[in-house]
Amino acid sequence: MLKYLFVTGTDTAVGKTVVSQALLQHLAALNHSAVGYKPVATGDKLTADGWRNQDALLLQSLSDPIRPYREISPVTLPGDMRGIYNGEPMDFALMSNGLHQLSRQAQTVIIDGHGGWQSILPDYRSYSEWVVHEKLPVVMVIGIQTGCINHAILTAQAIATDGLRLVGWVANRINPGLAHYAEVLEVLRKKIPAPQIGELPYLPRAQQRNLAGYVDLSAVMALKARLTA
Ligand SMILES: Nc1ncnc2c1ncn2[C@@H]1O[C@H](COP(=O)(O)OP(=O)(O)OP(=O)(O)O)[C@@H](O)[C@H]1O
Ligand SMILES: C[C@H](N)[C@H](N)CCCCCC(=O)O
Ligand SMILES: [Mg+2]
Repeated sequence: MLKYLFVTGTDTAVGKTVVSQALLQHLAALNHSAVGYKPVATGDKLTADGWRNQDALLLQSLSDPIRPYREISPVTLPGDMRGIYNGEPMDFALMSNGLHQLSRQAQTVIIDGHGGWQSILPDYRSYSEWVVHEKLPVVMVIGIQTGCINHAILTAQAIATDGLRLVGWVANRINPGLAHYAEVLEVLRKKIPAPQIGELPYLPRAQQRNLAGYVDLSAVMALKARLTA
């Protein structure tokens, strides 16, 4: 059973949350209960109930079962990121307790990352240190743009160096004007040591409602079944 998937990306704004949405919708289409989790978020909307992060609100709306916001997003940083690198200890136990609590509510937890693999948290630790602590399987989102091959290979190498398993990657066409898109995908298929489990075309916001068909976790589930057999 696929209990957890951590979604990292080649950078911030490459489509981690869009792909997390696709994964949640794909699992829902398989009648598989799945919840989204954003352990670290930047507050980008102040509401009467406090700061909210758009990613976390989206993940909450796509979760089955629906869980309270505080369970979906336990740690919120300042939205403009000013002053976040202040040495304040990050509560990895809180992040982990939240993960384990959600795993009791649904078959799968899709964990939406923050920035890229080596993004630094307020206490100067890498976010990846928590992912390593939880030994999470990783999906990498590659925002297809000039320079992404380097970022993708470096991210895959860092995940391997950290002793974690990259179970798949998703090509996300964030730059519709990239002339050599097909060639970049061909190179990535040769160089990234994990199966491609999805491909998203450039989609205007209005077409980003149901993304289930753009990802396929069957290869990941088959791998998981082999590993736990
Ligand atoms: N395939 C796509 N087609 C069109 N727009 C896209 C696509 N993928 C992502 N976007 C847009 O790019 C922006 C960044 O996407 P998203 O928020 O998923 O990135 P992210 O990696 O989660 O960013 P962050 O690091 O801030 O969490 C969003 O406005 C999203 O709608
Ligand atoms: C606020 C922004 N939109 C993202 N949600 C967070 C980006 C974290 C980047 C951290 C880093 O610079 O490595
Ligand atoms: Mg996001």
